[in-house]
Amino acid sequence: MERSEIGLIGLGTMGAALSLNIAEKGFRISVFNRTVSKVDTFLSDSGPLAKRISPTRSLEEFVTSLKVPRAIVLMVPAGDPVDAQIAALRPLLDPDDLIIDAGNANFHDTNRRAAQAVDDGVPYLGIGVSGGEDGARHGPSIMGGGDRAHWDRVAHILEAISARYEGQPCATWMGEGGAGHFVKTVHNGIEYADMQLIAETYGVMRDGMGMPAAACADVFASWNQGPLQSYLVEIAAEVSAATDPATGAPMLDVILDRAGQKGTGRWTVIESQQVGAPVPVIEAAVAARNLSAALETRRAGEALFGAASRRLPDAALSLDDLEAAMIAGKVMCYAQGFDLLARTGTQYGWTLPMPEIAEVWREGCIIRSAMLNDMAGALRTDPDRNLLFAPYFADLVSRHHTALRKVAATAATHGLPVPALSAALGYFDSIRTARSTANMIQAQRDFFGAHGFERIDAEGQHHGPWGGGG
Ligand SMILES: NC(=O)C1=CN([C@@H]2O[C@H](COP(=O)(O)OP(=O)(O)OC[C@H]3O[C@@H](n4cnc5c(N)ncnc54)[C@H](OP(=O)(O)O)[C@@H]3O)[C@@H](O)[C@H]2O)C=CC1
Ligand SMILES: O=C(CO)[C@H](O)[C@H](O)COP(=O)(O)O
Repeated sequence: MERSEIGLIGLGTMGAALSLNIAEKGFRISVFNRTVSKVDTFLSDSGPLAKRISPTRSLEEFVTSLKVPRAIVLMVPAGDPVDAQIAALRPLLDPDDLIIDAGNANFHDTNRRAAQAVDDGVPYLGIGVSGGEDGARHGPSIMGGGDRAHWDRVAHILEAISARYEGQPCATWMGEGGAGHFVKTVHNGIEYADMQLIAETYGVMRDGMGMPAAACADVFASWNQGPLQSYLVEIAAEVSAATDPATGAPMLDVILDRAGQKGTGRWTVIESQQVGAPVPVIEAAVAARNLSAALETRRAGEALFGAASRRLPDAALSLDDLEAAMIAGKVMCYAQGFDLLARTGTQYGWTLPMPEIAEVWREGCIIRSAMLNDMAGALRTDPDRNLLFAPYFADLVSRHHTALRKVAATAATHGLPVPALSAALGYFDSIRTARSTANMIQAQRDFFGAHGFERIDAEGQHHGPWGGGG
């Protein structure tokens, strides 16, 4: 049988879609899955693409079916399954066979695996793939990491299957080791925040303005024609318009308000704390997911304290206010995400390609949006500048922060929780406060720990007249 150019292990949601995409682009692919029966199901569902797919039923058969040097994509859950799969594969491989982890790995794991691969003298790549099932099937955004020469070996396949923005493939090498998975992690952190901002504006419309889901759908659809044009706003309109086949009720109204998560948002926040690059909008989004999961606590809280009125007086807020607040919140969130990317790179010895990151997110991925093209432009002009200070975004925020304040304040007055919008406002107000209140913190640190402080009128470290060390 003809040997395959590439192999893939893990025919779940992403792996199956990615395999079909690879086959559709003209590459012969071998596939294997832990539950072997799924290989046959996958093949029989592959239609005409089956002619380019080699089904295999053991790891040995899988490895033998590949052209050498081999290239093998893993699409299995992050963590132990990846280590176990690598351990099972390596003894069957030749030294120059390439393993590519395309799942949502923690980039620290990828750094470790890449270092181990260097020690063992074997090739290894960690690539972030975004776009969900549809993206994997028809064109995801791909963020590569690992040795550049190993990336170059498979770049022609990854570029062929990736999304395109004005003809340019959305597949880019980000740097050594875990760089690709780190960029994907921050992508997901931003994704959490984007989704939380959308959920909060939905909450203001639903609970504050008494709007039914169908009316929210119309609003999201109209926002998707303007500066907020994005995949997530587009699907917010779609899910708001959907009807539950079982009850005939709006689909959103029958979905439990408890959101799942797999860890990438949390990893983004942890890393931001490690490098001291604050991402408060993303933090608020991760915390909100955690609070969403604490359903029993929230029910007990409502029983104990009573529900807030939440309903806004007529004309307290307009839909234009909400749209403007979302625009400001979104800029703040992306400014934080890109700032984290810029600052973390140096920590790990990467020179992350800032404009290219924005470019690779313009198509295929979950956070794709019109604004990312402007972000790419701003980062191309100055990759190190916080996006808030880029003229285009400074102007956007200048025109919209009043609405952000109005929405956050009005929501607070009426007990509507908007933690991400509020975090965006707090970030904005902090960024534009030249003299903050950290002088109080420094005074207290010096009081109880003799940590010293700088003065506004003299160089060096100083102590206060309180004795210190108490
Ligand atoms: N779903 C999404 O939108 C996206 C997911 N990802 C990432 O892609 C990866 C795969 O996700 P997804 O396709 O959604 O997951 P699924 O749960 O749909 O599929 C998981 C696949 O991994 C296999 N698998 C599970 N555990 C093991 C193991 N211990 N050893 C070997 N194989 C195993 C499963 O095999 P079996 O059939 O035997 O259970 C199955 O083929 C994850 O890292 C995920 O975070 C990335 C981007 C988007
Ligand atoms: O990577 C993705 C999208 O970009 C995956 O869908 C991921 O599972 C989303 O994260 P979470 O499950 O934590 O919401």
